[in-house]
Amino acid sequence: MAQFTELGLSSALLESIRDMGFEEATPIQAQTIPIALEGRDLLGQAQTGTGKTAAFGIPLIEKLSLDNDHIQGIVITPTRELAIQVAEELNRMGQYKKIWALPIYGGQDIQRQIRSLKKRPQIIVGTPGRLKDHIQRRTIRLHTINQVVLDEADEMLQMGFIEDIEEILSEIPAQRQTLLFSATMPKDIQALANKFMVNPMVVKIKSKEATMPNIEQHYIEMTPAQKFDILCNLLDIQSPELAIVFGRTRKRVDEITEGLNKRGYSAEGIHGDMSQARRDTVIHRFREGTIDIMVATDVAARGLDISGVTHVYNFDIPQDPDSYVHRIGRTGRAGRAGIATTFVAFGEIEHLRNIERATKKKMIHQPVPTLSEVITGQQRFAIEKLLEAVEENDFHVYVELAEELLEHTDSVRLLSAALKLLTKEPNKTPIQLSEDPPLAGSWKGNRKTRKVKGKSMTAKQFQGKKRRQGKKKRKVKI
Ligand SMILES: Nc1ncnc2c1ncn2[C@@H]1O[C@H](COP(=O)(O)OP(=O)(O)OP(=O)(O)O)[C@@H](O)[C@H]1O
Ligand SMILES: [Mg+2]
Repeated sequence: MAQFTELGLSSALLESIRDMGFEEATPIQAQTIPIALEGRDLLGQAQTGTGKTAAFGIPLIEKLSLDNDHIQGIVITPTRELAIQVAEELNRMGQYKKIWALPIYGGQDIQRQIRSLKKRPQIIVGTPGRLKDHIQRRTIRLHTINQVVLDEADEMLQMGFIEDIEEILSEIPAQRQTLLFSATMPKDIQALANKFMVNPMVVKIKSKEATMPNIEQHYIEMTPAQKFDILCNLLDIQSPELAIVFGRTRKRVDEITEGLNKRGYSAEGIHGDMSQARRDTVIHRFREGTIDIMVATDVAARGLDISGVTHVYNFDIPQDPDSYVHRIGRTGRAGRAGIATTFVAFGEIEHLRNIERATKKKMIHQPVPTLSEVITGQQRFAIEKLLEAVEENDFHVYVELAEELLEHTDSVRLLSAALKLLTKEPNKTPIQLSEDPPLAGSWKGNRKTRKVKGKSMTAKQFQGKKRRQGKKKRKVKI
């Protein structure tokens, strides 16, 4: 760990870093900040939740000139929520230097954005589509920009934003600095880097595994029909502070959310088919803890930093290992602990092994939770709530009542009855989800040959096909 004071930063930056509660620089910050300050192009890779935002944000802000009021920096992110979050973090880091970072994303009133742009932000943080829109309208001009950051560049390639990004980058003067950050760097990133960066330094924080060691990783095998009940059972056993449940499709997310609400959980869904206003509300309510379960497609898999997310459930197994790494990385951030549980339909086990091989981490096999575990879990939760209330010591109005009650009943009987009332009984409201076939391309039984669209294939042919498919962009809309 390095001290921020050793990294050659101005007092304005050091002061805001202190305000944010950062004591020491994380490894990716310690290694990339000095290089970025020199103006070099850079590819930065480090695990989820290890502070990559500040690793590019600090030098970005440090190098801004207050002498001119043009846009000098641009950060491109794959999702709208991430654009908002990154802009907020940059604004916190730039508060004493008086830097303003403006988020620009689709789904928000464009006229309002144009009015904000006239107020001269030094940095814009945006999603590719909306940025391109502003560039075409000439409401954003890129010729004054000298610093570019691509956050989660590999995801932007996956989502098929490559042309948009190329178009944006081609309008930015060549004498710029370009930084590219992600927890995962697939090979095709290199092509993008070669095309748009000049002799980039590669900084990769070495780790044995692709995932963070402070995330406990489990998997449970089950039939698709068992999934929903098992999710509810786990929620009852584990009582997460905040949890994210990932579903494969938008429809799936809607159905899981509805089912959870019917069973009395406070859950809301988020996916790409919802209005931006709704998406913003859901994120806001989740950050505040008004709801404690967010059901999401992969739209929430990247970059989101929400403190208090103690559990991630992969209701549907992720499409590929990188998606797994990012999804479970929504917990276990900034050194905190987290638990990730992946649901595996029986035909999907080979897919899970694939993920394990790629992440170099074995997941712990967990049996299907039992009803008695659910009851014990809920009892424990009731006791915790009770002890917390004792700690808070805010029940004077009840003391007299309690004394009165104790005159007629002994304390053990009384407390037992109170605990029974506090313990939530499992809710068995029947919930039927639409059928969602196990992940296409998973091995079934026989490891030598398998059926893909009715045709038998050998393992080698299958791997070749998968590799070719892997180069294509994602098929499922998130
Ligand atoms: N030096 C630091 N000390 C303490 N906390 C930090 C430090 N740097 C960043 N953080 C905090 O760590 C959390 C994770 O940071 P950040 O979102 O930048 O991670 P990331 O590496 O970009 O992860 P992801 O790959 O998921 O996008 C944030 O809450 C951030 O405020
Ligand atoms: Mg990030």
